[in-house]
Amino acid sequence: MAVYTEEEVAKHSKEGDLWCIIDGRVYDLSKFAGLHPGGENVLFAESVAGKDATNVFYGLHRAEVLQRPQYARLQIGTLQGAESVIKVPAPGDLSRVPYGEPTWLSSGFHSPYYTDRHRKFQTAVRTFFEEVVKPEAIKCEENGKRISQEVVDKMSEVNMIAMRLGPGKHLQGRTLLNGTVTPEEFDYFHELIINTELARFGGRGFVDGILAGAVIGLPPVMNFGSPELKARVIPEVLSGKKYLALAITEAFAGSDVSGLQTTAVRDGDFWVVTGTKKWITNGMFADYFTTGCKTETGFTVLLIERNDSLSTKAIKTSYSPTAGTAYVTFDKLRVPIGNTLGEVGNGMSVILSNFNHERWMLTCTALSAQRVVVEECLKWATQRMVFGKPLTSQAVIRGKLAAMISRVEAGQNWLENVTHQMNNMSYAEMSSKLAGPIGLMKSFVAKSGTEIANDATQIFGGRALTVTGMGKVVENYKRTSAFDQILAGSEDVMADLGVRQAMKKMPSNARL
Ligand code: HEM
Repeated sequence: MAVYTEEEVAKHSKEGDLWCIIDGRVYDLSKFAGLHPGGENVLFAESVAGKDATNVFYGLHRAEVLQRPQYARLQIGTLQGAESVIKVPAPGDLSRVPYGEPTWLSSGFHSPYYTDRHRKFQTAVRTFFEEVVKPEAIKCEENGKRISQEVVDKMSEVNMIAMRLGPGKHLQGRTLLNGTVTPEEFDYFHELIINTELARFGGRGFVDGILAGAVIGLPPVMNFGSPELKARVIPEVLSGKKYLALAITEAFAGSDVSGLQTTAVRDGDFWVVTGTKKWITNGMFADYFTTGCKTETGFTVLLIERNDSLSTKAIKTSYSPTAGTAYVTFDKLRVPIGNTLGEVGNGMSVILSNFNHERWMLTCTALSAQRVVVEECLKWATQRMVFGKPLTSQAVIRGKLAAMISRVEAGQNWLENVTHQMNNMSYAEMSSKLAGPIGLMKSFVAKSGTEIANDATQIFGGRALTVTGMGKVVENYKRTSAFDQILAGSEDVMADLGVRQAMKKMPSNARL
């Protein structure tokens, strides 16, 4: 690339011949000026045309703008004697912003939970997500389309879909992320790492669009399906050839599962299912639905395959349609008896056994998104100048940052402690001991999310109200943080569950 002096650049400062300098690089904006989303005339300002526009540029654009190929090619050279100082992280890089990473990934800090193998795995997962999934996440979040088969195939090639289901038998014999971790050593911290990395792209709809339905809907098949059903369905879903959704909630009943109205009536070797389901994540593109039904002797869970008697209609939610949220209708749909999951009438225990893992997963992704918001705020408050000083010079802004950081760090430490328990408890112990703590933790992290969203919105001001531009991550988070409050059990119900579980365990002879 050519090297120019400041004097040479200064000669190009008029319509049809317009250059400027941004971060030691020289850009020719002559043809682009008329197409500039911020208007043409701002580029002819005396402080911009033919000058070093670095500060004004970064005050108005995210660094990623200059990485987009259509804008990167406007660069014609570099400035003599100048070096590019603004660093955009390469795929796999760790953030250098304080609190941009949990302590275990921060230089000079220690953790009792993670080994160097976890660190190696984290680097591989981040690189994979940033190279393969992030471009898709940005596209899908914007255009609302479902995740492409091409990206799903790439995820299944490295067994990412299988790893999202956590440690267990389903990993046996698989090569995980090119051998970065063995099936035997894969633990809940590996899964936590995956959940953390996939929630870093600033789009809540895509976090669910990246096959969350299978993560919450396949375990009942794995744990309660017949051997034939498992042999057929599990490989199809883990290889990304078929999609699966969990279909429990209805317009009639949400967290109060006992109020469900979808019925399954026995007819010979079939169930005949009639009813509707609402808010079904990935339902728009699911081939299978793990469905809660009312049967004669109680609640029963069936694996229902999409056919002509099943229809799905998109529900417009406040996050991106890439999540595939659906209203599902079963119209006298015939389901083979062999698709029953667990015992007839014992569906409640099938569903309950799933909840801890789902709530834990949601806590992981919620916290990760919150950490990204904290990083956005730290960067913005440092670079944004108001009345000649950075935003961080205001005590009220520092107070907000302190509160945000504290909430994320508190949540992270709690999550890591619970994850450590999961690694060291049997399934039965997890069920009896962790439902309460996980409920309380999810409730706390969701509530923190609302507070973080509010503080971040104040810090970003008007920028937090636009879907594109500087505040787009904060805007998305503010608009969608309620999903973390509601999905997998609403905030207040979770808090109450935690306390009720504690009360059950209160010793009868405890006195002040
Ligand atoms: C290589 C040079 C530039 C490129 C590729 C570029 C590109 C863009 C893009 C894509 C946007 C839409 C918002 C976004 O996606 O962030 C935008 C908005 C804008 N740009 Fe530029 N721009 C350049 C230089 C400049 C410069 C030097 C100025 C200096 C005044 C400027 C002022 C603005 C303004 C005022 C907006 C509207 C911001 C808003 O709505 O908040 N741009 N630009």
